[in-house]
Amino acid sequence: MINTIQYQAILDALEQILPFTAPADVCLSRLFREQKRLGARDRAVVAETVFGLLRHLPRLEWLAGPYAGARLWLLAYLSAIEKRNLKELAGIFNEEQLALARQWKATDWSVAPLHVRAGLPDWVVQALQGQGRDEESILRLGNAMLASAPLDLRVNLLKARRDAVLGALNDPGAELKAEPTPYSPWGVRMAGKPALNRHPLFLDGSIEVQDEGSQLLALLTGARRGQMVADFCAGAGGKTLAIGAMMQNTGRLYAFDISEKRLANLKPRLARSGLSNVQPQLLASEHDQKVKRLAGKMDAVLVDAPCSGLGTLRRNPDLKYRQSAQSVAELNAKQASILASAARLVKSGGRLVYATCSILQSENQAIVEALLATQPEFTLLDVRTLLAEERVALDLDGPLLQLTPEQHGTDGFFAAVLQRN
Ligand SMILES: C[S@@+](CC[C@H](N)C(=O)[O-])C[C@H]1O[C@@H](n2cnc3c(N)ncnc32)[C@H](O)[C@@H]1O
Repeated sequence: MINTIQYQAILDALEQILPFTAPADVCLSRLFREQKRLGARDRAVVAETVFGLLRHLPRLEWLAGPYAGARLWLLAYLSAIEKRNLKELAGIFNEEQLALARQWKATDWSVAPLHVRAGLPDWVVQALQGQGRDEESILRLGNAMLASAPLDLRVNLLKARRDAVLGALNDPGAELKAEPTPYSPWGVRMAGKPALNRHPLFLDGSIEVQDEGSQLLALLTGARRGQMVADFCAGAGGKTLAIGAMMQNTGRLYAFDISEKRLANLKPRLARSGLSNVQPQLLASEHDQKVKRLAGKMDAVLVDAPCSGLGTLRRNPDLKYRQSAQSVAELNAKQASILASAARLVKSGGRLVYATCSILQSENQAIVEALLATQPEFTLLDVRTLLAEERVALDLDGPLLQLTPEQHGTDGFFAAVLQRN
């Protein structure tokens, strides 16, 4: 049951989010800071409803019209998707609106176009069809992307063992439930979404929040003690921290990025992690002199490229509207340029890992194929062999890592591993 305070806050939030000029989670945090009268329960209802609506927006647009606006889309969401009792809605919607809700409740989705049934933008469905996905597989992927993502943690092996962390988290007094993730040797999956940012294991750096798929991308660098490694698009360092722990805090790990703000966010995480082998370095661009000076010196380079993020729709459903075919084309040019530049860092025999959280081949295979075509000194390694070496049992169809929520329970990720001969 949504009360009038929550209802008004939902509409306020949608008003800020629906122009899609800023990420939905940023808009929502700002609203919660401004509207102090909202308690924890109100905030939970508002966030759940707003994110639910954003997940299903392609369906709501089809039902209520592309310009229906926040109020009618909310009504369509509550009636057609959530199947709320109309009596419950009577307090907040008028008679005319309730008549629409009655119709929408009985929607026959089978007559809707594929992209509506899949809950995806039409241009994404067209791209997926272009890369050989049939209707059934698009529906499976789209529907898996409509769920909310689980909360995964990575255990920092410098500070704790996974079984000890599981034991502490599952302590009956703690009211938490945790289990090992199926693939990552460091992963823990929580039941529900408990806030862990004040948990002693978080504060002492034993755990970090990180999707299991992200952990596997770091694992593919094969980083070892004493090596020279670069995380080329380190951002706030999710994968940097995992790689640093793989190197057991020895050797040297460069964390490059062009965003000062993101690198600043890496600092407190580094402090908690206990790592002292990481060197954050701000780049002006992928062609920065700092990169040139390190040419041919790295045992491994990870390029976790800026991408559409379409693999993370469970967490960021607004990306369906914040990305477009044109923005992806612009990203493709950037991705190719970053990969070509980062490739120069790799020494003979060293590894180059190209990764994204996208499900589009234009951001994934196409970028890797272009590099292989222009730089024949690189060859593609088989990810299945590399994962087996790390004792990760994961069924894959080919030499590339492609993770999807419907198959693996992770976000959508891609990785290819190349070696300089
Ligand atoms: C997918 S995010 C990285 C996420 C990060 N690796 C993690 O695990 O938390 C991509 C990053 O690439 C950075 N980036 C964008 N253009 C870049 C460039 N030309 N050179 C290096 N980094 C770049 C962005 O600032 C962003 O932090």
